[in-house]
Order: sequence, then structure tokens, then C-alpha cells
Amino acid sequence: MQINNLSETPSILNTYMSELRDKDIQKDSMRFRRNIERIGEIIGYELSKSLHFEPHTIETPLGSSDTVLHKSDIVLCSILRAGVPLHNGLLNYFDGAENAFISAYRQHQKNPESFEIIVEYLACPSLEGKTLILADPMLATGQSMVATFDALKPFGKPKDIHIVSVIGAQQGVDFISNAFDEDTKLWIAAIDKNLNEKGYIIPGLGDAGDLAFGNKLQQ
Ligand SMILES: O=P(O)(O)OC[C@H]1O[C@H](OP(=O)(O)OP(=O)(O)O)[C@H](O)[C@@H]1O
Ligand SMILES: O=c1cc[nH]c(=O)[nH]1
Ligand SMILES: [Mg+2]
Repeated sequence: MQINNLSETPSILNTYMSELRDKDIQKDSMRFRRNIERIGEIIGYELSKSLHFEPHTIETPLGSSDTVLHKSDIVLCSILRAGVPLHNGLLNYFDGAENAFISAYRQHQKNPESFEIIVEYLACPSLEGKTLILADPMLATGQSMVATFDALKPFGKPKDIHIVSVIGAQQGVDFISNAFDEDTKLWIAAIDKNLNEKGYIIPGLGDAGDLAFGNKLQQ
């Protein structure tokens, strides 16, 4: 897997990341969602540079202009629910993308430190020969991303796979590296060092789904 860690080059992205992480600013859920969406837009732009391009000539009112336009058939798949604002940000840039949604949540066992990933809802077009973008803002253990990839296998073999995330734990990045091909590209805004015993990224930002959409009762 090829890792593109956008935090390696300081940019305006740092402002949105610091607002997401800040325990006071993140209480504003509209700003929290919008910051994830903005990061989706920035990553979408960076990711677009690695798509396949073909020459095109555009007729302006006064002449012809030669350019190259991307020819990739994109399927954008995000993991509910925290993936929704990231999905929106990517879709703001890839106007014509097809869309897939999958639900994956952690079901905690009697021991609060152990959980399994439950995949229930899945709506997906054919992935055969297409460019698949898998989006989830948090890559903690990496289990949700791998469970999603496994659930998508019956829908066809994508030509290219891009994984988009906001914050990953090093452990989760290592875990998905083993599950995806070498030419899969990860686009991520930050990689943090640790995971705590409950599978939360440290320092991370807390629970992205709850911050974006409110608390939920544990099942
Ligand atoms: O890498 P993992 O260890 O699998 O954890 C990451 C997952 O946890 C979060 O979802 P969560 O289960 O909290 O669901 P939510 O989006 O409904 O809050 C997050 O959005 C990822 O999907
Ligand atoms: O730190 C984490 C880990 C999983 N899900 C989150 O929302 N945050
Ligand atoms: Mg959550």
C-alpha cells in the first residue's frame, strides 16, 4: 500500500485538523462536519492527480483549448455514519461519481475492551474495472475498513483502490497494509502513534460519529 500522509507538508489542512481535534471547537457539530467535508475536498484534489487522464479539446467561443481530463469511473464508498461528511467532501469534487454506502459499527462484547465489526446495510453498484474510493474519517484498528473491503468483493474487481481517511493510528495503517494490494493508495491527513484499550486513536479527536451526529445508545 502506498501511504500519502498529507500532514508531512504543512498547509491550510492543519487549521481544519486542529479545529477537529480541539476539545472546545469540536463541540460545534456543524463546524466539525464541515471541517471533515473540507478535508474530503482537499484529499479529493490531491487524489485526483493520480487518476487516469486523456487529451480533450474544448471549444471556447473564440477558439480551441487543449487539456487533459480524468477518465476514471469513480465509485465512492463511505462507511456509515462518520463517513457521511467525508463522502460529501469527495463528492463535491467528483461530480459524476457513483456512490456506495455500507454500515459498519463496533458491537461491544461483555468485556468493553473487545468488539466485533457488524456490517448490515450495503448498497453498491458494480465495481468491475472502476476506481474505488473507500472513505472513513477514522482508521483505528483498521477492522472496519477491511470488513468493508471483504463485503464489497462480490460487486466486482476495481481497477484501482484509494482509501481516504482523516486520522489513522499507526496500528490500523499497518493492519490495512497487509489486507490491501501494494498498489492501493492511502490518502490520510494524519497518522497518530497510539490506540487505547478501547480502540480509540490517541491523541485522535474522540468519537467522530458522535461529534458529527450526536451520541447514540450502545447496542
Ligand atoms: O478502524 P476501526 O477500529 O474499525 O474503527 C474505525 C471505525 O470506528 C468509527 O465508526 P463507529 O463504529 O464509531 O461508528 P459510527 O460512525 O456510527 O460512530 C469510524 O468511523 C470507523 O468506521
Ligand atoms: O478514535 C476513534 C476510533 C474509532 N472511531 C472514532 O470515532 N474514533
Ligand atoms: Mg463512532
